[in-house]
This record gives sequence, structure tokens and C-alpha cells, in this order.
Amino acid sequence: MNRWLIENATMITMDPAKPVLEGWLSVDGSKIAAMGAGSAPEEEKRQAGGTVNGDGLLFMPGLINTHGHAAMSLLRGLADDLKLQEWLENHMWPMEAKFTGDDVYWGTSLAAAEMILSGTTTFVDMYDHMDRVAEVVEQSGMRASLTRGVIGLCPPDVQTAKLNEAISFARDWHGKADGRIQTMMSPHAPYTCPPDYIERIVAAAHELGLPLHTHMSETAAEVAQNLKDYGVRPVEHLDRLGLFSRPSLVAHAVHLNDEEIAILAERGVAVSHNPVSNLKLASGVARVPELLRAGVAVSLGTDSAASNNNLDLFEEIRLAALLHKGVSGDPTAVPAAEALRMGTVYGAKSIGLDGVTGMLKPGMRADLIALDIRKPHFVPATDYMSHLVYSASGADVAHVWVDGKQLLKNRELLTLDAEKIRFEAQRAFGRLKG
Ligand SMILES: CSC[C@H]1O[C@@H](n2cnc3c(O)ncnc32)[C@H](O)[C@@H]1O
Ligand SMILES: [Zn+2]
Repeated sequence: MNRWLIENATMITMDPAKPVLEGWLSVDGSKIAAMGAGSAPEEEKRQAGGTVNGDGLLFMPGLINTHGHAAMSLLRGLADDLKLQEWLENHMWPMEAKFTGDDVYWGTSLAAAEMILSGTTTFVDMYDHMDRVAEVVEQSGMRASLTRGVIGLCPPDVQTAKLNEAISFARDWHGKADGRIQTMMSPHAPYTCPPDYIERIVAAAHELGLPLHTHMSETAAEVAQNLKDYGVRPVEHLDRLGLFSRPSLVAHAVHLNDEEIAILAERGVAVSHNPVSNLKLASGVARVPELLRAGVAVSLGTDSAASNNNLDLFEEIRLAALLHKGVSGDPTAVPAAEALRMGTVYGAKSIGLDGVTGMLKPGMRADLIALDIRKPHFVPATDYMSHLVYSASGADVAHVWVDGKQLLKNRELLTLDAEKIRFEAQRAFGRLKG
């Protein structure tokens, strides 16, 4: 079915020109062809090879998760209630050292199933064995920005091998899966990559014409250590190493001073805010209202299911709206519409996909989700933008399309075998646990 039509739909478009629309939307191939208020014109009906009745459904753009490590879903619930360094060094890294390509494949498949079931259509993933992650993206039909994260705490020949692997992956997979995959280059963090290694990664990003992604200023301890080791805080450190000379996306950015916020704004650096992970690892609360005021594109990420412990981006949206009210004492700190933009349009902008996804608008990719608004917590129909932020959860998502192709129908996964994934993921965890 190349051209199809949604009728009787309530749509939160995220398009400032028409944020809410009661009407119809047509899809042609991978793109939104046209949309309008009221009932669809006869010509649209004639051209449509099929029709979705939007009654009882709320349509919006698919959500965009701008920071995560999908395969770590295999480590969900393994090490809770710890601070970042202990969690990483004593629990995550020893387990990850045992990960095979198959573990990454099944862990990522598990994450993809969870993300589709909760309305995420695009995700950013930084990990190892990335061709196996890309395989899942191809099969699942999702859209993704993928990057082989490199940790430089190793001998020079190993550093070089990892960097070469990251370059090959980025070169081989950029634009694949019918254009749904794009790639980036990623030093894991300033505290795990020596300065000369970061410079080499930045140089590779320039050669490949790709963006950069890293963890930055996640904890107060990281900032203190950076000051001790290099005499400057992480933002200035990375700026001096040229990281911001390419389009960049930094995850966390919890501990920033005013000067650093100004630098990020001036360099056009995007920030992935991960409120649940930052709370769970007791890292702190990012200065999101100040970042937004400075004009920084702040989007939302779950981080991994090992520090979250789910991949429901609706939770991050809700928390982004609530948390900063509580911290600042200002109920308008992050209004509902802004939180929703963080999960959609700002997410697209953060990874160079503005004009492609994150909004329901003719010409853009048909990445859309439909929530079941017959449930009690969507009643009364006062303000659906408010309901999406303060009442909804991923469990309300009934249907998902990416590039016009349906991935979820009445909560049934169409591209992934949920039963097999459950079985294989559990088996992989058993093997890893030993
Ligand atoms: C080199 S692949 C990615 C690497 O990142 C680790 N990781 C997961 N969550 C976090 C986080 O919140 N801060 C820093 N690093 C994190 C993960 O365990 C992988 O080793
Ligand atoms: Zn992370």
C-alpha cells in the first residue's frame, strides 16, 4: 500500500503553525503527503490504498531518544542504587567485557521492542559491536543515529584498533537501511579518553563529515577530576580539543556553570537531558531551563535500561516537565509544550534530522505514533498536549509507523519476534551472569 490515509484523527503535530489538528493525514511511501482539517478531500480518498480510522486515537510524531546504550537492557536490574563510577567500574564494565556480538544483538532487539512499544521511532545508540546494533535497526524498521563509543584507557595499539573500528562502522553504515541509519563518532567521555585520543577522534569526524557524541559533565566528581588533570572544566577542555568544531551532541551536561552554558549555546552544541538516569545514579539535576533560555537544543534520552530502568521516553518527558518546576520553584520552568518539543522536534534537531522527523508536516517522513485515548486518564478532552505530558505513558501507544511502514499494530510488534527476543535475552543474561 503506497498511499494511505488516516481519517477522523486528533493530531498533535508539533508544527508551531498548527499544533493541534482535527482532521486527516495522507502518507505516500515513506513521507507525509498532505494533511488538513475536517474530512479528507475526495481526491485523497480516491488515491488511498487503505484507510486508518483515527477515532479514539491521538496521533503525534514518533518520539526521539537522543542518548542510550540499547544492548545494556541485558543488564537491567543488575546493579541498582549505586553512584556512576562504582556502577561503571565494578558492575557494568566487567559484565560488558564478556559481551559477544550475539549478546549485543539480543540486548538491542529487546531494547528496540521496548522502544517501539512505548512510542520511540528514532534512537541514538553508543556502544560496541555496532554492526549487530545496525542489524537490529534494519530489521526493526526503526530510525537511528549509531556510534561505536571508544574508551581510551588502554595501550596505544588498542586505542588505534578501536578508533579504526569506529571509523569503519561509521563509514560503512551511514545512510544504510534505506537512509534510516546515520552515524557519528564518539569518544566515550573526557575522563576515559586522553586528550590526544579525543583529537584523533575529532579529526576522523572531520574527515568523514560526521557529528560527534559524548558523555560530558555528568557528575561533580568528573568536573573536579577534569580540573585536577587538565586545569579546566570539561566544556573548556573539549572545546580546546576541537570537539565542538563539528556538530555535537553531549549527554547529561548536569554540572555546568553560566560560562559553560554560554559556550555550548555559542558553539551550537546540543544537550541530551537524561533526568531518570541522572536521578538514579545520584548525579544531580541538569540546568535545563537555563540551557533552553540560552538557546541550546535540549532533547531527551533514557540512557540505558541499566540506569533507568526502562526506555519509556514518556517518563523522561513527564519528568523534564516536573523536575525543573520543583528545583526552581517556578511552575513555568519547563512548560508541557516545551517538554514535548524536547522529546520530538528538539531531538530531531540534535541529530541533524530537523525537517525530516519529529513533526507531522507534509514532506516530512511518516514517523508517527497513535495513542489510545479511550483510556480513563485521557478524559476529559481538555488539552491533549497536557495529557501527553502529565498523564500518558508508553503503555498507551497502540500503533507506530516509521517511514510510512507500520511497526506496531494494536500493540503487536510487526517487525520483531517478541517471544523469541524475550527468550534469547534471558538466555544471554544467564550466560553472562555465569
Ligand atoms: C563505550 S560504549 C558506551 C559505554 O558507556 C557506558 N555508560 C552507560 N551509561 C553511562 C553513563 O551514564 N555515563 C557514562 N558511561 C555510561 C556503558 O557502560 C558503556 O561502557
Ligand atoms: Zn550513556
